[in-house]
Amino acid sequence: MRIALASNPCAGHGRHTDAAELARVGLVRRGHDVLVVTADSYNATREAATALLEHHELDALVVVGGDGMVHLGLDVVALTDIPLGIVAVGTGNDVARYYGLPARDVDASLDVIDAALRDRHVVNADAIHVTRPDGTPVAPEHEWCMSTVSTGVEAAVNARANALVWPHGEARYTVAVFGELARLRPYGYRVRTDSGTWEGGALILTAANTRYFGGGMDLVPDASTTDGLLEVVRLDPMSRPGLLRLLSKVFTGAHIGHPAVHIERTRAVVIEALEREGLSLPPHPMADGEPLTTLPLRVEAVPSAVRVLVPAPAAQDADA
Ligand SMILES: Nc1ncnc2c1ncn2[C@@H]1O[C@H](COP(=O)(O)OP(=O)(O)OP(=O)(O)O)[C@@H](O)[C@H]1O
Repeated sequence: MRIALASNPCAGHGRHTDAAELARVGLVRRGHDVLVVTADSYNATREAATALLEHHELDALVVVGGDGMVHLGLDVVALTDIPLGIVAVGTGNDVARYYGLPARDVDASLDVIDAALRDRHVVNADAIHVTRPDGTPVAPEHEWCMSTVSTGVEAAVNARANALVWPHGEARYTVAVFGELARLRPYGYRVRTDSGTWEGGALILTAANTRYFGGGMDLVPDASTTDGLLEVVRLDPMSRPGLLRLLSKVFTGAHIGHPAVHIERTRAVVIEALEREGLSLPPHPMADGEPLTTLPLRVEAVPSAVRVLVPAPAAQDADA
């Protein structure tokens, strides 16, 4: 089969620079014809991959990197029939975690992709589409998101984690949490979902399509990419010790049921900043761990927007 291979040499803070070449060699060894996309920035990679898809008949796009590369790959193949394969060698790898895909193991990832292509193990997955509230497009490189659009302290933590040079791996999110605690304050929002409008102060406000965030936090255990819905998670303002206690439960999903945690299912949500005394303006939103654009935003679940190559059903714990 003919496969486009797009990689990010910066993923996992450059600790997997040989992953792209390993993936190319591994796909060729498995009998595939590989077209390699290499560029020195996110946008250049995205544009090169898009151009490749326009000019070649392809059986799949395989991305090598972290959740940011999945974000990029989704942007390229959204609303097409070309399936997306994931070789997860990033820092958080939350999309791979959701689909039960290997992480930081190129060969195991290629085995899954190869078998999925041959035996059609594909999830017709929902994706998140982002616009301004009136439907005006945002920057094309962030029009589609796979996992989450976050707009609260979790977005600030994500941005801080991206900027840290140490530690590597999931632990960087934990370090970033402590960095953000010192500045903790409630943010003001107006949130419009399918069931009505809410406004007030919150610490966390995320629209999720998949369940994990920040390198394994089980933020929305019931999130599904095949229900046509987003789960909007909102956390009421609370003290620093209270937040720390709650966050210690997020990795196992034990925060669900806490009275300060609100989760609402909706097809679309409009999030605006609310100016009110005692409430701060929300931080810069993040999408799949990448900086998005400023509020206000409308985010919507688009059913079956992308075909994701996944493990055989018996080996999976997601919703194939
Ligand atoms: N050539 C490139 N192609 C794609 N992205 C690039 C490139 N060079 C730098 N980047 C940047 O690398 C950053 C990290 O990307 P990626 O998400 O793949 O890895 P990660 O952050 O280590 O993993 P995770 O998102 O799972 O935590 C992104 O913000 C992206 O903009």
